[in-house]
Amino acid sequence: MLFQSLDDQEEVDAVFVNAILTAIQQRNLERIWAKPVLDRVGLIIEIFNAHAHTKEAKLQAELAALMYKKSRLVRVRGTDGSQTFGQFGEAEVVSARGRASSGNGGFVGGAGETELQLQRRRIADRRLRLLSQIKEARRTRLLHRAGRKKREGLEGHSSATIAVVGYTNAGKSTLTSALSKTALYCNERLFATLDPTLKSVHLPSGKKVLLSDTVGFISDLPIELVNAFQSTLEEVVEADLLLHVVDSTAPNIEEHRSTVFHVLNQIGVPEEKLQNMIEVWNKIDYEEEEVEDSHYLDDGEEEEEAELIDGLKAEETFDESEATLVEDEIQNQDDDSVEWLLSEDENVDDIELWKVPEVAKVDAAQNKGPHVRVSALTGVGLKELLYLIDEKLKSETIVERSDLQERKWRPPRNDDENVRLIPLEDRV
Ligand SMILES: Nc1nc2c(ncn2[C@@H]2O[C@H](COP(=O)(O)OP(=O)(O)OP(=O)(O)O)[C@@H](O)[C@H]2O)c(=O)[nH]1
Ligand SMILES: [Mg+2]
Repeated sequence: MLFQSLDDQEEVDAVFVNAILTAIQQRNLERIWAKPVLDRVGLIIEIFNAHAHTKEAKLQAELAALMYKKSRLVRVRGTDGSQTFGQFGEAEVVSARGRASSGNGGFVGGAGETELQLQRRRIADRRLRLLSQIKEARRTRLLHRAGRKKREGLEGHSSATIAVVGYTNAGKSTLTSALSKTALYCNERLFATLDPTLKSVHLPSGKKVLLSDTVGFISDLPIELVNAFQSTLEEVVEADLLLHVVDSTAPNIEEHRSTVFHVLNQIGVPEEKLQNMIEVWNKIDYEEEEVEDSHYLDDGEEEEEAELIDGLKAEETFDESEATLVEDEIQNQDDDSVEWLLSEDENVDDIELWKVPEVAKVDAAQNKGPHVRVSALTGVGLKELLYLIDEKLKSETIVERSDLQERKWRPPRNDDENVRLIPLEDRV
């Protein structure tokens, strides 16, 4: 269906399908099209990998890839034999059962099964190793954080932390950067930010806060993938206040909002913190213009698929140095890293997707924004946003001081409800 609209199939290097494919679907499509097929999760993992900069993020991205590939039948081999996809090599489809039967004429057992067990063990070993490395990297980060808090304590002040969350491409980095007047890494590419980045900002009250830019969320992610980033998302759970940046130009804004709420619920953000979250509608400067590039992965129309494939190609040529880095990374992996990955079952099609929490947690409808409308690009509304942050934090100050040891967020006291927020229009 897709190829019929393309003049020359030869020019297609790989096919991206904007859905989550089962292992069998992916294999069948690759057979029919004779091209590597990448599904939504596969693509996201590729992007995660390319954009991970710190050691912790790289480890987390590798873990996510490992967990995803564990559920795949497809083994992917680079030109040099290393595990990869697309740009460095080509995908080869192997079924453990198929191999066993082609070798022995039988259905089960034999060499195929033994190799499968070996692969499973390798994956399990690698996973444990990654988990322990992630734990170590996390420990280092926590030590740094504790050191920072201690220094601040000695200096007689402690900064509240604010995590900037939102769907991918909402403008979190641009907003964080605009607020802190520091050039963070902003980019049109999806998931430009994988590492939490702390920037200090002075509020109108003079109070200093730390803004933490975080990884973008996206809908329909397998739970394992987000679990792999748990450590990064920890910044979000522990923040004193959350800013939810929403791209007000996104066609499916409600879906983006609810995805963000689901993710926040899922990673254990306390309900009170969700209720207190500031919803910032960004890109208000962007009105009449046509959306030229498709940044969104959730519209399933064919022409968008074609655009995304273009994007995939562009990604290959876009930043060769980054690609080389990733390749080096892969080549430098230990020998027992995941070179051949096979799933244990051909019928794996039960990837666990985000589930709407059964308990009535705070959802997108309960916390209906926008609380403030801004343009991170032109600076409109930023002043109002800073005032709003100041107000929100003021109502929590007493709680925060009395609870320094535990460093857990507590709901504002009843008295605080009487603290009236100054209407935005009166503030300027
Ligand atoms: N018109 C307009 N574009 C904006 C605004 N804020 C951000 N953008 C653009 O939106 C794109 C994404 O911005 P980022 O700040 O990288 O988005 P992000 O939410 O950090 O994305 P990830 O880190 O990838 O999840 C970039 O092309 C920005 O220039 C805005 O206020 N107006
Ligand atoms: Mg970003």
